[in-house]
Amino acid sequence: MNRPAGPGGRVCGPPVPAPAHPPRAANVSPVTPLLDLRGIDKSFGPVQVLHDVDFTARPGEVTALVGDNGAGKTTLVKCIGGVHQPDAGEYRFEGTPVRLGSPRDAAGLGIEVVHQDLALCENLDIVENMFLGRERSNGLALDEAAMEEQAARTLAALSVRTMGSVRRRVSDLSGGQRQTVAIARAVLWDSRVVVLDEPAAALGVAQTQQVLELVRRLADKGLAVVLISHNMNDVFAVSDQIAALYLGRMAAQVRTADVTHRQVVELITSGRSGDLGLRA
Ligand SMILES: Nc1ncnc2c1ncn2[C@@H]1O[C@H](COP(=O)(O)OP(=O)(O)OP(=O)(O)O)[C@@H](O)[C@H]1O
Repeated sequence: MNRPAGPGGRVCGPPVPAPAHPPRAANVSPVTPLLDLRGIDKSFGPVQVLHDVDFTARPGEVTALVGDNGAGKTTLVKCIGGVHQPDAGEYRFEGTPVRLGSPRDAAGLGIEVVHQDLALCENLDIVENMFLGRERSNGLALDEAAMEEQAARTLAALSVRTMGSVRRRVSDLSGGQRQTVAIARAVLWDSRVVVLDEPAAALGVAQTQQVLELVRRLADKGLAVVLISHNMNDVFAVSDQIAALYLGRMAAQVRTADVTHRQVVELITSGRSGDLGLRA
């Protein structure tokens, strides 16, 4: 199969142009949501999947997005990431209404989504994967030294010390290390919002712990992190807020410290929690 290659002739999926980031707002209140979605509807043909959904994500916080299978988490994330366009509602980024026509538009704002399949290329090394489709060139040739240095710096900034050489092939990495490479790739581009779809789904106990620590560090660095998870222990371990979808409606978005496991399970399974007095 012939696939388009990056400037260096690397072959693995289509190249993605480097996003042009807009100037950052200088004095935004730390409590102002970076992402603020209001009244989002999304249908596929006659089937309405999202109904009047409100969702916010703030810088410096992990917002867990929870819900049963089919609740609409992926659909909402695809709206956040510019894959789907909402049929109705408002999407504000840093307080400004935006309309994202594609994932490229989202990347241009600094919104990166790490999908469950990670989209890594087994045959390439860590540096090649982190820069895939956005390679840095030095005239006609790839600037390998600069990419290697930036990849190593990004991993070091995330306090990742268990990776070994950045020239290891992805096929030689563990599941947790692969997840780490995918996350590091997402934050390499000055990202403001990182959405992680079940980053610990296939990991053992120790690797889950490492990935959750990494998720926390991303938020502590000031990113708005959105974490999709079915695992309540992970959600309570790492999140500041929990947004619970039930049958395509936002049952509640609450501060993690204000709810119990049982209340969140109730929100997920029935769309309401008697104790919270909330109803989807
Ligand atoms: N492109 C599409 N066309 C038609 N229906 C769709 C499409 N994408 C999603 N759906 C439907 O929307 C509903 C929500 O799906 P979605 O994948 O967003 O849920 P989810 O909460 O991510 O579920 P899971 O936890 O199982 O991944 C499902 O009933 C699904 O079948």
